[in-house]
Amino acid sequence: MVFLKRIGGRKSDELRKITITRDYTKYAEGSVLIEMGDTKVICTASIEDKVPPFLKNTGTGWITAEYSMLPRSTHSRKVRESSKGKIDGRTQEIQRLIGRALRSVIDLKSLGERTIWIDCDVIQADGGTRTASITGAFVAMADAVYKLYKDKVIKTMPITSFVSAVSVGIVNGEKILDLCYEEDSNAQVDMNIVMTNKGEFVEIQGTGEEFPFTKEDLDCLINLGQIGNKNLIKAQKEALGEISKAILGEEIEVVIATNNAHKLNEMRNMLSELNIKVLSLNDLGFKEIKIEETGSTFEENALIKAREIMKRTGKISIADDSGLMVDVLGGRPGIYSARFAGENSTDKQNNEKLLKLLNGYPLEKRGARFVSSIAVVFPDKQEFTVKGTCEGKIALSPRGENGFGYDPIFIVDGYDKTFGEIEKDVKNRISHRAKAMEKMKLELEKRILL
Ligand SMILES: O=c1nc[nH]c2c1ncn2[C@H]1C[C@H](O)[C@@H](COP(=O)(O)OP(=O)(O)OP(=O)(O)O)O1
Ligand SMILES: [Mg+2]
Repeated sequence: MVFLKRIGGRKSDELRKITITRDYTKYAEGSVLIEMGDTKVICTASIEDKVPPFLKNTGTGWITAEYSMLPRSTHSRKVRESSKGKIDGRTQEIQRLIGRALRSVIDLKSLGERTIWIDCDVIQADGGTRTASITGAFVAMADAVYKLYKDKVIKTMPITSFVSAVSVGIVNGEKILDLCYEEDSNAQVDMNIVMTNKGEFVEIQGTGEEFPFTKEDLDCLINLGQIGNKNLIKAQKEALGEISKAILGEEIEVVIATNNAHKLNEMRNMLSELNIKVLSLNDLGFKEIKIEETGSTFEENALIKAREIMKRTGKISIADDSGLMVDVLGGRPGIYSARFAGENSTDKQNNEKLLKLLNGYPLEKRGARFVSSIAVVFPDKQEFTVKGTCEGKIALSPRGENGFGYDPIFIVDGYDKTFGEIEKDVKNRISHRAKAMEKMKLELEKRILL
């Protein structure tokens, strides 16, 4: 057997470099550029609110695909099919294959009476354009369908599995994965394998171009196809990030990284209208996790807490670091608010210490603000922080039973009441934490399309 060195020095079971860029163009509901080595395909998914005649009034949706190659996607210019006035057999076959592959992983009933148009346009061809089209089109379709779900146009996510496709073949007697053009044109056996994330097969197209092949050859090629598709689906999941869970109908979970039950309640409350599952450390079996707040700002401390909890739970982690800044104390107690009267001090001790320090100051000199920094850390280590503040004054003595911490001695601007006296729903609309959480939700939405 002649062992050929593969182009680019790839191993026989190695894919080319995969790049999946979402939101590649601006108008389509789903738009993806997929690059498999030098093969580049733009895949878009467009939603139309009608179905072909044979599905009218059935409540069932449809997915259809078109495929084409740009004139200079190939070595020499290929005449546009539109100029020829008809599409050739190869194009016909490929677009049907793409349509079948995508329809196999979607429940058309829950899609409702609408059509998803998939357009795959090859801008550069170096082998495997139909398989790259399927892999890219799935991501575009997932984005488009998720938008319908997010906009509450459909009630459930209709996608049942991921689907991807890869070519395998026998070249110079060697079985290889993901053939580039040159390998493909020398192949004795050429096969396209379409699979789901559950390891099921959707389609296998295989031809002994020059020689017949054996059952052993076939098994070996299928194994290569499994390896390839597994890695392609991994790339699709990475490209889709957190929304890949929602696409599969799995709930997005976040954990609130705090030991403070009051904070937890407030944050749960503020997240309640989002379509996510909010977990506490307790829910995950963690009791009193001690995390040293060694940062010198609220942001740093919030990040320290969120990073640590993400590391331990593997889930999207949200932490708040907050405190009270009093003007005449130069911003103290600030990040030391929880330990103002010493390590493990109680809220009551902290309040007493603060009132003592402000003894003799009239109300107009007791200006203060609450600050909350919220950090979010994702399993892929992406992270961000946001901040909210709430202006007020320190009361002359504690008032009210609501809330926690410094609430009984904080008179919030615009009200004659302390946070201890104010209704919890009002505090949760106007507080520092409420403001930070509003910003946080906007950022979160950008990343996980809630
Ligand atoms: O809305 C509030 N109403 C009253 N007091 C508040 C508020 N927000 C923060 N605070 C005070 C409480 C604590 O003295 C310090 C936060 O310290 P901070 O380290 O962020 O929280 P923590 O130790 O209670 O819980 P954890 O770190 O586990 O999230 O600021
Ligand atoms: Mg703390």
